[in-house]
Amino acid sequence: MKKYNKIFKTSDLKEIDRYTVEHEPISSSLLMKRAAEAIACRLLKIFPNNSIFNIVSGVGNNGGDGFALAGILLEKGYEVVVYHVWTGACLSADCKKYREDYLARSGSCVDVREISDFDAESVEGIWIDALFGAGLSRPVTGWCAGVIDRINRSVLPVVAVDIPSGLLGEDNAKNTGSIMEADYTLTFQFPKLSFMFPENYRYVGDFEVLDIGLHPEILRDLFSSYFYLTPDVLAARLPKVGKFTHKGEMGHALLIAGSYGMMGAAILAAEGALHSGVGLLTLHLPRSLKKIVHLAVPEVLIEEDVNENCFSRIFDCSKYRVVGIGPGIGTSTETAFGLERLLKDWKGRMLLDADALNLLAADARLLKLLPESAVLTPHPKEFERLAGKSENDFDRLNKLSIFAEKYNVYVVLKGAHSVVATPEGKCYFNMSGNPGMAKGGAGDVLTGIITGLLASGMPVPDAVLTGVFVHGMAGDLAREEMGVRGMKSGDIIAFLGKAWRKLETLV
Ligand SMILES: NC(=O)C1=CN([C@@H]2O[C@H](COP(=O)(O)OP(=O)(O)OC[C@H]3O[C@@H](n4cnc5c(N)ncnc54)[C@H](O)[C@@H]3O)[C@@H](O)[C@H]2O)[C@@H](O)CC1
Ligand SMILES: Nc1ncnc2c1ncn2[C@@H]1O[C@H](COP(=O)(O)OP(=O)(O)O)[C@@H](O)[C@H]1O
Ligand SMILES: [K+]
Repeated sequence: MKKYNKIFKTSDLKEIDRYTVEHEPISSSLLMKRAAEAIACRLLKIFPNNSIFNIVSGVGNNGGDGFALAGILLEKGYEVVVYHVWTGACLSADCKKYREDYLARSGSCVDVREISDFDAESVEGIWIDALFGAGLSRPVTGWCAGVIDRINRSVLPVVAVDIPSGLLGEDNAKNTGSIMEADYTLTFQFPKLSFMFPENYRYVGDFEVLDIGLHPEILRDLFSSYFYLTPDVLAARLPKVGKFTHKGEMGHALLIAGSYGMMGAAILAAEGALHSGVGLLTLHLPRSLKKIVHLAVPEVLIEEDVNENCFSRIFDCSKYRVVGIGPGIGTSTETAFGLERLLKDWKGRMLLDADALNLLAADARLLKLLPESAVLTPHPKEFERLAGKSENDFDRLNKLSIFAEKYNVYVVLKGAHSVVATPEGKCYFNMSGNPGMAKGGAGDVLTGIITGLLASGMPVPDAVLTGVFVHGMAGDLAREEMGVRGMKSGDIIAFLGKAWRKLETLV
């Protein structure tokens, strides 16, 4: 079975590097060249019309990447200037080698030994930031910080090599040093954990992961509790739907959604489930509101609540493989009572979203009733209600992990890189999706998708991870056609079929 890709700590890079050089017929300097070639290739695609590259190199291997890149660009006929910032007295061996190679080819190089040597104002073209990489061990202060500050004041685009200089790879929250504000970051082999946090977007910009062929054995064997989702792995884990499959095997899901004034949530969630392989879907609806839904979604079976306007009670869940509850249910006392009864009676697969989470947060006793491996899908505000305030994004991630372990549940913290925390203490970051999905109703669709997948019998973690990824993938396809502003949450549903098709054809 294909394994999920890991996010390592930046401090692990040295070991990965060492293992690769030892077990592959490749030297560290050739590995650096490979990395620089990968950067050059992407750079020239992102900026096809740029002809001047200003590379700011440090003294470590990140600086070495800068010099190796400079050599490649020079050879291709571009105008290149390297600003060699002497952040320390000693050059790494590979930095020294590529500096010498570059100078031997008469490459233009400005040695910056103090801030007055660095004039950022008269520069044209783009900046390449190869000052500090994964070896950064403390915040950048002193005159080197001045170099970063001057580039940050420049209007030219900045592309960071591996990681924006000054940014710490994991917990950056208390970093008071200077940090490069890159427009793009081209990072090697795996995204760094700090890239996942909204508060670091101003430094990282849009990032891409470049495969530089580090040794697969060390990537497999080295421990990490952080992972990121890629379509190839998810596609390989999709269960096959056999020729003789019938709707009973694809599972019967119950969705409890909607209340007076919020029936759209029920429709969006139902559509999400219906487009994600569920065999049969029953919607449990307030009595007076069922008609609207039945007309909008004829494929669903409808079960009436005794209450006219909101969810209040379920009498029998035994025929369902999963119960999804929350979108648009409101937080009335009748609904709170209904949720409590449900949690006391139902010990099977369960997903809780939106108001179901708000009700859990309002009455901590309910948390103890959650069935094993339940799935919770809060956005950051809902998570704050459940687990308390977080000091910063890194702290929130820790809280998330602790919460998932404590209550033995899967928690999807939704956002640009939604993160799925598991009861075993692992965290998986999503890589699909876009700001066009930052619209009311997008979360309801996700609830439907994951509920549908849980009904079809997929293992809980695979159902959650696949659901999160395919939701973003459908959003990306919608954006391609309609743009970030033009798309609405219903368009995620409209493109779900195409997203599934795309994923299935990767198998
Ligand atoms: N295995 C890999 O992933 C590969 C890594 N490569 C590059 O190697 C980089 C890591 O190289 P290094 O470990 O040499 O690290 P850096 O290039 O980040 O340099 C670290 C140097 O800066 C010093 N330093 C750290 N924090 C400082 C601060 N705040 N102020 C002043 N000096 C400070 C350190 O003592 C060290 O001398 C990666 O980011 C990447 O760019 C590539 O060459 C290709 C292969
Ligand atoms: N900037 C973004 N990039 C990618 N995905 C996003 C972005 N903003 C929101 N989303 C996704 O859209 C969904 C929004 O869910 P939620 O906040 O619950 O909205 P609602 O309650 O209105 O349905 C989540 O799945 C989230 O991951
Ligand atoms: K850098």
